[in-house]
Amino acid sequence: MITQSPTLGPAEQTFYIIDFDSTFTKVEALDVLGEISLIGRPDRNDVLDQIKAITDRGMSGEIGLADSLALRLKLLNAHRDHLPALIETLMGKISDSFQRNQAFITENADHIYVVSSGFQEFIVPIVTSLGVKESHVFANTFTYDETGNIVGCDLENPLASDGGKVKLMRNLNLDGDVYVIGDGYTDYEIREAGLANKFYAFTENVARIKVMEKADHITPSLDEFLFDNKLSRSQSYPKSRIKVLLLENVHPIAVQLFEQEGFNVEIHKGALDEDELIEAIRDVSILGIRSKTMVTRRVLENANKLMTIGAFCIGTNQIDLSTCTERGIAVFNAPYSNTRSVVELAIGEIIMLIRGIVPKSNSMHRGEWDKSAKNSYEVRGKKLGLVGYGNIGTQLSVVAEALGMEVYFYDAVDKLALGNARKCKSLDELLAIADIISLHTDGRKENKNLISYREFGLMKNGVIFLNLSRGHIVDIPALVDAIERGKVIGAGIDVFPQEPKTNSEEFISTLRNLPNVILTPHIGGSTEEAQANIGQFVPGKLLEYINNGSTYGSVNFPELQLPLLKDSHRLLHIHTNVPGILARMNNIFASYEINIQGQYLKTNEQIGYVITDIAKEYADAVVSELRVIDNTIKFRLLY
Ligand SMILES: NC(=O)c1ccc[n+]([C@@H]2O[C@H](COP(=O)([O-])OP(=O)(O)OC[C@H]3O[C@@H](n4cnc5c(N)ncnc54)[C@H](O)[C@@H]3O)[C@@H](O)[C@H]2O)c1
Ligand SMILES: O=C(O)CC[C@@H](O)C(=O)O
Repeated sequence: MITQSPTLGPAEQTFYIIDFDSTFTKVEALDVLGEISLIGRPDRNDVLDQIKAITDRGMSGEIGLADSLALRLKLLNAHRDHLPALIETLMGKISDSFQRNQAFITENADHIYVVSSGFQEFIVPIVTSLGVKESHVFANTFTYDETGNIVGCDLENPLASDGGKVKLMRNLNLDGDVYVIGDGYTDYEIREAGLANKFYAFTENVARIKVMEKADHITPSLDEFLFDNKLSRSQSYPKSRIKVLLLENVHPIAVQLFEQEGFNVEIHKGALDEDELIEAIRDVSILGIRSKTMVTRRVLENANKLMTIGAFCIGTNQIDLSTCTERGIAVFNAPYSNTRSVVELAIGEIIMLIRGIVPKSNSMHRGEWDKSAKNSYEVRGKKLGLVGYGNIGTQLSVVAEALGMEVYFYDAVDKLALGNARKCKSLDELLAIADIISLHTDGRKENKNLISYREFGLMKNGVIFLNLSRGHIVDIPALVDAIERGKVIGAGIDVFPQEPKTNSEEFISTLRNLPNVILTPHIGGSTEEAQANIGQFVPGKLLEYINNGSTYGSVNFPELQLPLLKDSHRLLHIHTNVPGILARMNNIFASYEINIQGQYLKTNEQIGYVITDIAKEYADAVVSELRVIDNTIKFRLLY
């Protein structure tokens, strides 16, 4: 059997009746007209609020349409000259799912009608820009006085009266199935009058409970409507059905990016503990976290729909990467979006600590004036020892040299020394040389207590010590002991083995109240700039993976940067890395005489990832056979 291509047209004689305000566009056009026409009026905001309230009462069926129109037109005080600006604004406010599905509109133009109680003057240019026929637009028209002021609407038009959409639909007398898509009560009235087979309450822009209660279906986007009716659409699976869970207060840009694409997004300010996460993750496909949410094997075993995880930070030690890979879940992070922020904080703290600024500032707050140079030094000429010479270590190396410091580093792997930095052969060598030690290793398990009693013992007396990497890398009792003995005379600690889950939990630590110790709540990477960068970067990676299959930049998947999908279907197959899978896939393609338009394979130790682009028409059985190849972990189809 040949797959019914989603680009085929609708069943014959099915008509789609689409509302304009808050459905075809994201806004109510008369509200926008008010924002334009009332510019300069001192009572503008009050009047706009009144207009909005009238709109809402009308849309939820509390007042009749004729009254609602008359009241709003009076308050608007609008003129013909305001219309070009209104049209320009509305052009930028077409609902995202309508923009995405222009192909559906153009392919079905003979069957699509826009029926609105709004006005032809602004509706026609907007809807025809996406392919609706002008002759299929039914709406009111303004009336003007001799100087061009909008004074009312043509009362002969059935749409100007209560029950107007019903009257119009009776006049249209469409012969076939009729589906109505809209956000307002007047759209439901068409169905109530028996003039439509189904009413879809459209909630992408506004969700009106009274209307939703009456609907045959609630459609959070046009994609959902098209999917439900097996119509030509831009998304193989409606994104409104794909749940995104974003934890730990990720930047609002990220939320916006997912919402714009039509995903069903849920956000939480704090982290969730293991049991809470297990509960929350069951129907989640995309998870976004920062450093505090532990994504354990137990969590992953309960995450049957999970396709990808975004760490909105650098560290990924909070995620069980190996289990993710085993279960075909691609993980992405933001490897350098907050690097500079950490470096700047480290530099600032080194200067504060070596000058003893914190105790001096605290004394001043108690009214004590202690002007002295004792134990206060310049950083110039001091030896800075960096443990871990990755993105942050190297960037700090460059900035510290610019301040005249001598930089030494030790990294577990051989690294190119930047500028005049000197490489140490061992951690012990570095610890013995440095006046200031700053940790910048990653958080792998083996690094637990990398710095403990023995290591503090190797350091110079009076060393300055910083940890802005991961809490478990330092043995805290050993650090407290070193501070109390004066081995460490200043410390800057940003990360802790146990950190509060939310801002309302108390921070409990033996590091509290020690002298010349700067404690910060894991904010090395928390600057507006870094968070905004991360908020853009990580969703970009997750969306590329979901929309296109690309894994470039993934921390656990074989990396593939794929071309955009054009005129073909893309089959994405993730399998355990055992010999012969590609051959088996290609045997299936060959047996169904499928023309492969592109094929990409990459493996790592655990898994293989094969992407095959094929022509749009093929037997359903191909997909079923690919799904059941032995060792398949996940399979999905994109078009
Ligand atoms: N405080 C914060 O808010 C904040 C912000 C960003 C990053 N971080 C943390 O900072 C650390 C460094 O980040 P990055 O982007 O530079 O990471 P990176 O992966 O670029 O660099 C880490 C380096 O540490 C080295 N390394 C690992 N274990 C080592 C060991 N035992 N001895 C010596 N070298 C070792 C690695 O070889 C690598 O070169 C990470 O732990 C990250 O999670 C913290
Ligand atoms: O913002 C966070 O929660 C973590 C920041 C930092 O530790 C990182 O790994 O990037």
